[in-house]
Amino acid sequence: MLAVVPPPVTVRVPSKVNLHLAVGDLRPDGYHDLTTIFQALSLTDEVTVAIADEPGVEVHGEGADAVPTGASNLAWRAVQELARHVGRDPDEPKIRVVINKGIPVSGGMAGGSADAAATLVGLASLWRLDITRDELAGICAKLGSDVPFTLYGGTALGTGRGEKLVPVLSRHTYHWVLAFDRRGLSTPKVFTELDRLRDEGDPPRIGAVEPVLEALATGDPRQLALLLGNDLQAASVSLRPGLRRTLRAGVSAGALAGTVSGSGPTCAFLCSDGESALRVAAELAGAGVCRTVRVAHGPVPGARVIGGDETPRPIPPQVHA
Ligand SMILES: C[C@](O)(CO)[C@H](O)COP(=O)(O)OP(=O)(O)OC[C@H]1O[C@@H](n2ccc(N)nc2=O)[C@H](O)[C@@H]1O
Ligand SMILES: Nc1ncnc2c1ncn2[C@@H]1O[C@H](COP(=O)(O)OP(=O)(O)OP(=O)(O)O)[C@@H](O)[C@H]1O
Repeated sequence: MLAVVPPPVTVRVPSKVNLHLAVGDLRPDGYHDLTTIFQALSLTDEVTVAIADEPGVEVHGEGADAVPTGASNLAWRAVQELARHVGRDPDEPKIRVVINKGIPVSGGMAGGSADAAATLVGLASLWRLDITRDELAGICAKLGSDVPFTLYGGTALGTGRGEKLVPVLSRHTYHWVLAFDRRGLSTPKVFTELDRLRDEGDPPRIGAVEPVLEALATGDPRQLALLLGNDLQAASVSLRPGLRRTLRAGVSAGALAGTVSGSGPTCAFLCSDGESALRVAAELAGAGVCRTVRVAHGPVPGARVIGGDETPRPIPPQVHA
């Protein structure tokens, strides 16, 4: 009798911006305690998982050349971790993962993390696993600090390494402009640079998180704009001084405020509405301060299977500069 092979499953997964990112001191395990507010943005990756005789990872789209396709790809680590969790052989998963990237690589927007979360959701469906989101979140946390948030999406308060999440009431759709830099920044290097800056002097730390939660509850982007803050910004700007110009250019173009997204180097600009975001994006693109400009909105849902009337984005051809 022929075994029926289940059809491939495609998952859409958001990027993130940190509206508030307070970084504590270096812990003995090499991580820093964080108090952060994540917002999931409509700039997404799409990940398709399929049963295949030729297992492995394929990467297409934004920055694909810089992404490993072997065992160090976070999506492949997710395949192995889930296989282990459900008692399958982690070294023989007959799975092919095709990643269609929209999220910039090493951009501070949780791109690799998003692919890992999407892979877990896709495989849970492909393997017809009886597994809850919370159980998947436990596996996400083993893969990286940002992975659990990209599973849940929305707006959330993160503590611990960033993996302990509580949903946050957010009443409004916020409109963003994102400026991608020409090269990425390594997350561990940015944390190390912050430790160095703190050893040398005492760079100012951002304020308390409560006012940001209050601003989110009112839904007024102007109020939120006044409170955007990121302790890692000084470190990313120290490593990439050109970001100062980008941040200034976004505000001059009419954004309410700008911030470095997570560990950078992507700069995220909060705008008053969708039309304003389009105007800011056009002006910023003309300013020559960054590689690519995109508009996005948030909050959006976390990793979810695309089905029915939602067709996957076509895989763009590889373009080599
Ligand atoms: C900067 C943020 O994007 C903010 O959301 C995250 O904190 C980074 O999350 P991530 O990329 O998933 O990071 P992980 O893969 O967990 O860790 C990569 C490295 O970043 C540093 N790291 C990360 C998270 C954290 N709370 N403290 C850290 O010091 C550590 O050097 C760690 O070895
Ligand atoms: N699926 C993946 N997509 C992108 N990068 C990946 C992936 N798997 C492994 N990597 C590697 O992980 C590193 C970080 O890439 P990523 O795009 O996740 O950075 P990031 O968005 O700055 O992360 P974060 O915001 O979570 O700190 C890069 O060196 C990249 O080569």
